[in-house]
Amino acid sequence: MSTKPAIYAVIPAAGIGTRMQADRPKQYLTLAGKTILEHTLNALASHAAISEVIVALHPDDPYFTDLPVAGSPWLTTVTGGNERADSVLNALRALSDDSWALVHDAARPCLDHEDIDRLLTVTDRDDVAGGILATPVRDTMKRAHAGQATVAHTESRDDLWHALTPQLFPTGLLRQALTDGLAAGQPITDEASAMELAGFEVALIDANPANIKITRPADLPLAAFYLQQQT
Ligand SMILES: Nc1ccn([C@@H]2O[C@H](COP(=O)(O)OP(=O)(O)OP(=O)(O)O)[C@@H](O)[C@H]2O)c(=O)n1
Ligand SMILES: C[C@](O)(CO)[C@H](O)COP(=O)(O)O
Repeated sequence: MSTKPAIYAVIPAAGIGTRMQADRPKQYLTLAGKTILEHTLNALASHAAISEVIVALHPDDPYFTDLPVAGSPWLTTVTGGNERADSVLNALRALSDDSWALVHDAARPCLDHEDIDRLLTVTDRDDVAGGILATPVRDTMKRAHAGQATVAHTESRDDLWHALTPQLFPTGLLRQALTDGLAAGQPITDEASAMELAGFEVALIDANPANIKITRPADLPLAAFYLQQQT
């Protein structure tokens, strides 16, 4: 009888939230009674398939240890890096090769269990190495003239998707792909970018658009609304 490999949640939470322009990194802003990071941790830790959660924190983070969740037995912290990909790689170094890493932005607190369930189906597929949550592009897409706010042309939106997180891959493959991609100086803005560069097939799993990334102040009331809908 074969046993299922362990699934570890990896949360890059070492960003400083430049675009949010708040008095602290956005993952420590409070929404619906909890910090954004606590909502994210709860969404992952409460899922039965996830064994443990690894959080990458900024080296000078003064906030995390004050959270009630700090010190939980299912939680490990590591030090993050200069870019998101460096933070993820530091967390992956704490995991065994034969596990799966489910990487999810701290800044996406509105994740629901149905989406995690749909993503986990990729572990049973032979046609892909892993997969990501994503939403099909809905608006008309414009390509601007380089560095300008004028339209060069309209791009076809056929087969265009927004990449969300979580993104789920075998830990050993993802660690190697990120290491190689970073060493080659490639832009690695998500885990799938590294896996694509390494030649792997990645599944797109149609996701709930409520799983927004909180980036700018205008995203906060929308995320608060989605969190209230979940309760
Ligand atoms: N060196 C970094 C940079 C980002 N992140 C994390 O990656 C996720 C997505 O990044 P983003 O939304 O860009 O967050 P920030 O980098 O904090 O925001 P900004 O780009 O506006 O500074 C966030 O959970 C952020 O904490 C990280 O762990 N390590
Ligand atoms: C990983 C990601 O959430 C996919 O949409 C996104 O790329 C991370 O945000 P960033 O602003 O690119 O760091």
